[in-house]
Amino acid sequence: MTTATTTPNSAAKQSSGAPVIQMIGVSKWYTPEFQVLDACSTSVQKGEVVVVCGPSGSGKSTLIKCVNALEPFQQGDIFVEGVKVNDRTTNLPKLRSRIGMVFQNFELFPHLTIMENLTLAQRKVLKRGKDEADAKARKLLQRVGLSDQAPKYPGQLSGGQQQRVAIARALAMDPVAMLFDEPTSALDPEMVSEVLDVMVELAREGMTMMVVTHEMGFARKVANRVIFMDKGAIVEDVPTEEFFGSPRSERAQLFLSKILSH
Ligand SMILES: Nc1ncnc2c1ncn2[C@@H]1O[C@H](COP(=O)(O)OP(=O)(O)OP(=O)(O)O)[C@@H](O)[C@H]1O
Repeated sequence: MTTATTTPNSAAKQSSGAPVIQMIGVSKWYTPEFQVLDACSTSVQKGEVVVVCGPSGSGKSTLIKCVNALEPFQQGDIFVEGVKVNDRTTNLPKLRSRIGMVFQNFELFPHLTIMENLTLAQRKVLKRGKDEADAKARKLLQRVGLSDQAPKYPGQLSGGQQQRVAIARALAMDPVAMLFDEPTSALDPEMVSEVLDVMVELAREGMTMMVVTHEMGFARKVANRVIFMDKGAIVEDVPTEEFFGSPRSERAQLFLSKILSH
């Protein structure tokens, strides 16, 4: 792993044109009485890293799961590279292969080896041949520092190693963007940095990322923007410097002081 410098990636600043991800007025109800997302709008440009934070239950996970249609929503629109997510004709497997997703609990297939975890979707969805899929998997395992783990099963790896495999598995699909849903919150403290290092490197290389996290050090280091959610709404969507400089909402200020005092 290369050591990260301390300036946010500049790829986004150079980008122009259509956003990779665009959300327009997205509202979602889990039940008629419970609205979880309230008219959320934002967009993520190519190469941008956007951190999504906010109190527990504010809708962060739900918001990013809507992007790759893991959660349906009732109002508004989401476009990924101009393709409407919430359209009945959208090819969902294809869409999901374009957007890598990394979950809190890794979600690796426990009965498959690490190598098989990395090659299954490449072969089934992208129709890559065995040699090509294996070569891609090996290259990515090397990149996340796990070359020697290929024949093992997920249960034989530490949490930090499993999460790095999960990131490699998502990258194997050559995604246009990566979504991370609290990728370090299930890890023992000593394993957090090995996963964050991989994410920092990815950000530096210009990957478009939406990251739900409470890791404010990560946000400061690589995020171009911070979104703060509260009660299902996006109440802050500002450049990182501005967020840490003077959060405008009282709740964001309270959240920050709580998180940073831990
Ligand atoms: N499938 C579901 N059915 C009903 N309610 C749900 C469902 N999933 C989540 N919720 C509720 O929706 C709200 C938002 O959940 P979500 O997981 O999106 O929040 P979050 O901001 O990511 O929270 P956390 O930081 O605790 O993970 C919470 O009140 C949660 O209990």
